[in-house]
Amino acid sequence: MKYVIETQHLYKKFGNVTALDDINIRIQEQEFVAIMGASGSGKTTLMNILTGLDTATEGKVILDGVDAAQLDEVGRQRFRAEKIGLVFQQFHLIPYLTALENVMLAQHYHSVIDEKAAKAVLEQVGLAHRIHHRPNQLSGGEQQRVCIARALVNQPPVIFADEPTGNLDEQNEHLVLELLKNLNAQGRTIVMVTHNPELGALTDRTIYLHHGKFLKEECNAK
Ligand SMILES: Nc1ncnc2c1ncn2[C@@H]1O[C@H](COP(=O)(O)OP(=O)(O)OP(=O)(O)O)[C@@H](O)[C@H]1O
Repeated sequence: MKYVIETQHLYKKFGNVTALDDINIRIQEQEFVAIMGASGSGKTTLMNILTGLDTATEGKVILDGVDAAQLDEVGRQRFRAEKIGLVFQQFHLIPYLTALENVMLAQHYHSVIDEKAAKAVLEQVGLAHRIHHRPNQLSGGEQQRVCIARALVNQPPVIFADEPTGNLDEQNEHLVLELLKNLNAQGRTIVMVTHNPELGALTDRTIYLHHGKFLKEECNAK
């Protein structure tokens, strides 16, 4: 069995708050996993450590067989850029760039720009007709789809999404989830934080956190 993400005795402390308390999880290649739990249970903290946006107080994260903490800063950034795509609740699009330019900016930071490939991912998320629009000319659902295109454009094997539908209405929520499911069906591993049990149930497996601890996990019916 190949695990693409593995945590070993992960702890995160903020002063005297233990946000993560001995988390040991394994996520298989091509799995779609939801992380759920009450507010303050440690979901975002876990996501931030898995993606390298924050560091653990103790313990390890092994991503695709590699403990990125052992790499130097440049190696770590390169490794993450190759392996991970990120989607957030807040879209974090550059307001004065078009959808296409926002996606091409991610290519620029990664390696070289390739307009054809950027257009292809925007097409993949159903936005072929909106590529020259700026974020304020797009609906919330469309903006989140640009973010997914941006996360996808460098072809990372793993996508992390923290409350990706938190700012969307129900219709767009389902659209974005369908899109993530399609990407998963095409072979990507997806880890998604959500508050919504209905969305969680559409993934392969739900991991529940409670006060920073692993509470339980459930395999979801197909
Ligand atoms: N930078 C920080 N400094 C101090 N405490 C923090 C910090 N970030 C998170 N915490 C604390 O760690 C705990 C876990 O927070 P976290 O944001 O991971 O929870 P969450 O499950 O994502 O919550 P929500 O669903 O409300 O986003 C909380 O008690 C929170 O107050």
